[in-house]
Amino acid sequence: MAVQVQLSSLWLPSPTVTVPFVHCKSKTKPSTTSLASSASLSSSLSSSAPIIQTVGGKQSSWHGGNSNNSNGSIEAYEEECDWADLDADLYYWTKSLRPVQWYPGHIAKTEKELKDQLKLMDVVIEVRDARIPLSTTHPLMDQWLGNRKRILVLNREDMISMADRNAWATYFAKQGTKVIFSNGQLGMGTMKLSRLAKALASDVNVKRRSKGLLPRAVRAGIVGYPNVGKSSLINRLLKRRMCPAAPRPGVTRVLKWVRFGKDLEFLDSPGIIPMRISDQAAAIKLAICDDIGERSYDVADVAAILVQMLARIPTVGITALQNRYKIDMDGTCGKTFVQKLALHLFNGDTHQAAFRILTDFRKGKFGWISLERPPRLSLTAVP
Ligand SMILES: Nc1nc2c(ncn2[C@@H]2O[C@H](COP(=O)(O)OP(=O)(O)OP(=O)(O)O)[C@@H](O)[C@H]2O)c(=O)[nH]1
Repeated sequence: MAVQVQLSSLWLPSPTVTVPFVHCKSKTKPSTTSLASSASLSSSLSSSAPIIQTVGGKQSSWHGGNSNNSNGSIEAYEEECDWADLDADLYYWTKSLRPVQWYPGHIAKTEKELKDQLKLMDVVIEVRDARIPLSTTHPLMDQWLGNRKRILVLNREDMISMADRNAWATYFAKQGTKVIFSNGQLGMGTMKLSRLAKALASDVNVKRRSKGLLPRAVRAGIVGYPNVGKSSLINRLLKRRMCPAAPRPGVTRVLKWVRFGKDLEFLDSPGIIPMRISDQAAAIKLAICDDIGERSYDVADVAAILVQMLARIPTVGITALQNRYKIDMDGTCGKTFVQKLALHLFNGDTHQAAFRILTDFRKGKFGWISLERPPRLSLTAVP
């Protein structure tokens, strides 16, 4: 894939820096990005924010989450490289970890049923988590849907920045994909969604009338990964709590039809996730965003990786992490940071410390941050 070609030139150890920005366990992994050595890092901490150096001594060119650099400028290009750089590092950080896999019984049970029901749909609404739209793309969805009419919803729009939103809107517009940004908690985007579903499926009743049949309600199936907000969207639209929704994955366990007015019906479905997640970087992002069952991952490992990611995201950075928890991030290892936080606040309980970091991220304590940016369209196949 072209992105790999682009990255391969970056997978070089820094000629000048020896402390890699990687997960602590692995000492041999290559890293695309490294920090100043521990000594220079700690001395720089006392005076100013630490400087993240990228391969070849190039300064980090991140521009922050509020910039909108999808304009083809050098800055935009460099920012894209930084995201690709982080993705590459994430890949190596996750390699040494126990694989994250989650396929509870109710998903296995309802997956087949859902596939059968999808054949009856006039339109399918695929909901993804706006923070990680790529990692919440089911690899078999295209195969299941064929050329069925489809609407893509990026839910949790309140949890990303305007720059993130614009970047994804541009990305999907370039592909001609209809995308709606929504907020399942407050209901934003739901009316637009119902209008679009009806409009896309309007030919159903035209065909029925031409055959002398009575019109029927349009059938819209709502599908997507666990905890992305499918049930909440339906509840908001109906202004009633018709479908179970709660802040944890795997709450919806059975398929359920609900009626919206006289001409639209929704199918709420349990979150569906692949039986085997081959992309472990995606699996870690699912864990960070609470889109996968907590039993499937080690909270301390996931928090450590989140720390390393946040340290690299310019709107957060090392300084914000240090300020929030009042501990130094000496060295560059997320695991050490979690352990220090455990000693500092939780009597050495690493699990609690890790959980605090994850919860803070999920509550937006570091700002609303997307963990993915669109890949370059010309380089990467679109999922
Ligand atoms: N901040 C925010 N929270 C949301 C949004 N949409 C849903 N939520 C919350 O996310 C949690 C999960 O929502 P659900 O509607 O249960 O998600 P689901 O996709 O049906 O989950 P499964 O049952 O696992 O399939 C709930 O606590 C919702 O209140 C949103 O747009 N923004």
